[in-house]
Amino acid sequence: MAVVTGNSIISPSLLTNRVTQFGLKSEVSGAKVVPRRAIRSGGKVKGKVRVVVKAAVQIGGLEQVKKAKEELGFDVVSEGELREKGFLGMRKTKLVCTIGPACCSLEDLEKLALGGMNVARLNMCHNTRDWHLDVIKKIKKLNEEKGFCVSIMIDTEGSQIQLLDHGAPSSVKVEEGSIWLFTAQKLESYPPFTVQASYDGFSEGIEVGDVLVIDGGMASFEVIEKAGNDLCCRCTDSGLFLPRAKFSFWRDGKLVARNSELPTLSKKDWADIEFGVSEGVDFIALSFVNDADSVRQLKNYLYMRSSRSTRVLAKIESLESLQKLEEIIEACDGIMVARGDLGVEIPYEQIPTVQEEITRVCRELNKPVIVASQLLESMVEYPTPTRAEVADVSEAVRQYADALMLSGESAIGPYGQKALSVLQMASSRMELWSREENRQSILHQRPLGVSLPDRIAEQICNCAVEMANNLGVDAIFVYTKHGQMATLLSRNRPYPPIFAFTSDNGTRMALNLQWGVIPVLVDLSDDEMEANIAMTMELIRRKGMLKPGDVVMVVSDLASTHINYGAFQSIQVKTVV
Ligand SMILES: Nc1ncnc2c1ncn2[C@@H]1O[C@H](COP(=O)(O)OP(=O)(O)OP(=O)(O)O)[C@@H](O)[C@H]1O
Ligand SMILES: CC(=O)C(=O)O
Ligand SMILES: [K+]
Ligand SMILES: [Mg+2]
Repeated sequence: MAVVTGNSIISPSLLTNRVTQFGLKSEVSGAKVVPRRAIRSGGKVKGKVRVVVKAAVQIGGLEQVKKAKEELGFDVVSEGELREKGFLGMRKTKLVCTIGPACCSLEDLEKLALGGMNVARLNMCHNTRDWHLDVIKKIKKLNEEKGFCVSIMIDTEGSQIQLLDHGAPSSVKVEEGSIWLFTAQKLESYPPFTVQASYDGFSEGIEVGDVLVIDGGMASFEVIEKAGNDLCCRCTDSGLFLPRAKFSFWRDGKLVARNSELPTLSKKDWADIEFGVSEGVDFIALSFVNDADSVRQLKNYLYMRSSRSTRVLAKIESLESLQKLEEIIEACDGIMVARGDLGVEIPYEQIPTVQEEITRVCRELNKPVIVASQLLESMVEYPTPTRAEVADVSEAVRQYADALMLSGESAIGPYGQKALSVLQMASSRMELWSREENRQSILHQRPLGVSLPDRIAEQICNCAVEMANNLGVDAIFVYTKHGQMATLLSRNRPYPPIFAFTSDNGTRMALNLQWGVIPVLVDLSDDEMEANIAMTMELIRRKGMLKPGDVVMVVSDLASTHINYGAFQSIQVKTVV
C-alpha cells in the first residue's frame, strides 16, 4: 500500500474513477471535502470543490497491474538509469548518433539504444532511401518491442557548392608550389593535379588572387588564372585533399560568401522530406539554412500535410545563417551547431565563441540545441578519445547544450558504442560539477512570453525550478500536451530531472532532445489534473521508482474544466509516504 499526500483540488468521485480506470483498486480515505459554491444536482457534486486528498491506493490483481504498467510509456533506459543512479544521477544532456554502415544492424542499434542514444540521425547525403527505410523500421521495432524511446532524425543533403573530388578513394598529398586545376567538367578519369567541383557555378565571382582553402585549413591555394569556369591555382600551404573535401574562397582575409546562390531545399531534399514524413520521422534537420524563410516554408508544408508533430531543426553551418541567427532560431524547433561545415566558413579559432553564443541564444529563446561534429573524431580510428576531445565535449555540456552528436564515430567507426559511452561519462561528470558549483544560479533568463498566459507559464516554470533547487526535491513532474511547460522548465536547467507526462506521442518524441527531460507517454485526462497526478505517481511508484520520503514537485497547466478554473496552473510539492 502506498499513500500519496498533498494539498489538491479534486472531486473524490473522479479520483476514484480515474484510479479505477487505470486498473487499480482504490480507496480514498480521509478526504476532507469542503464544497465551495458547489452546486448539488441529482445527488452529484458539480462545480468547485476543494479537497485535501489523502489517497490510499491498493494494488489490484496481477492482470490489472500488468495493464497499468502498459499504460505508462516509460522507456527502459531511463528506468534502468533511475534504478541504478537515483533521480539526481540521471543524465541530462541528450545524445544523438549518426547511423551508418558500422551500426545499422538490429543488434548494433539496440546496443546504441541501451548505451543512451536518444535520437538516431540519418544523413540523406549518404546511402539509398531503401537503406534509410530499413534503419527506420529497425528503430521503430526496437521502440515497440523492447521499450526504447529513440527518436528519428533525417538530415537533408542541402545544396553545397563546396565539394571536391580528386578521383582517389583516400587522401591525396598536395605539395607547396604545385599547380592544380579546379574544374566542374565531368571527367571520365582524373589527370594528375586535377580536382572536380560538384557545382558548375563554383567559380562564379571568384577573382585571380583569391585564396582557396580546403577543409578549413587542410591546404591552401592562390587562384593564379581563370579560364572559363575553371580555376588554375598554386598551392601556398601544403597539406591533404580528403575525399569529399570542402572548400571556401577568401579575399582580403574575409570569406567570399556564396551559399545564398543555391536553394536550401533542392528537389532531392523535398523528396527526402516526403519520404521522412511518410515514414513518421520525428525531426527533419535542414542543412545549409541561410535564413528563416526555408524553415517557415518547410513548417508550412508540414502543417498543410498535417504532420505537425514532425519538428524542424535548422543547421547553422554557413556565414549567412550566423548573420540571421535569431530569426532562424525563432522560426525553427531546434538548432544544430554543425561545426564540420561551419569550420570551413569561419576561421576555426572562432568556433568556440560562436558555439557558446548559439547555445546561449537557443536556451534564451527556448529552443533545443545540438552541438555536432568532430566531438570524438579520433575515435573513428582509435578506441580511446584524445584528452582534448573530452575537454571539448565537457565544454559543450558546461555551456548547457541540450544534446551532443556523434558523426563518423558511430556511422563508420568500429568503436561507436565506446564513443557513446565516452559522451555519457563525460556529460554526467560535467553535469555533477555544474551542480556542485551551483552554476545554474548564474543562468540569465530573458523574458520570452508576450501574452499573459504565456508570461504566467514562463514565470511558473522559472519559480518552480528555483523552488525545486532550493528544496532539493528529487524530481519534477510536469503534465503537458505540446511540451511547452516541459521546455520552459528545462530552459532553467534544474538539478532534479523533469518527468514530462504527455498523451501525445509526437510531443514525447520531440522532448527526447530536450535537456533534462524524460518524456513519458500516458493517457491523461483533459479535465482532471489531480487524477492525472495521482495516477502517474502511483504508476511510477508501482514500478519501484518512487520510494517513501521522495519529494516530487508537480507543475501543471492543463485545463481543469471540471472545476471551472479554466487553464489551471499550479506548483505542488508532494512527499511520498
Ligand atoms: N548512411 C550512411 N551510409 C554510408 N556512410 C555514411 C552514412 N552516414 C554517414 N556516413 C559516413 O560517415 C561520415 C560522417 O557522417 P556525417 O553525416 O556526420 O558527415 P558529413 O557527411 O560530413 O555530414 P554533412 O554532409 O551533413 O555535413 C560521412 O563522411 C560518411 O562517410
Ligand atoms: C553535421 C554537419 O552537417 C556538419 O557539421 O557540417
Ligand atoms: K546532411
Ligand atoms: Mg554539414
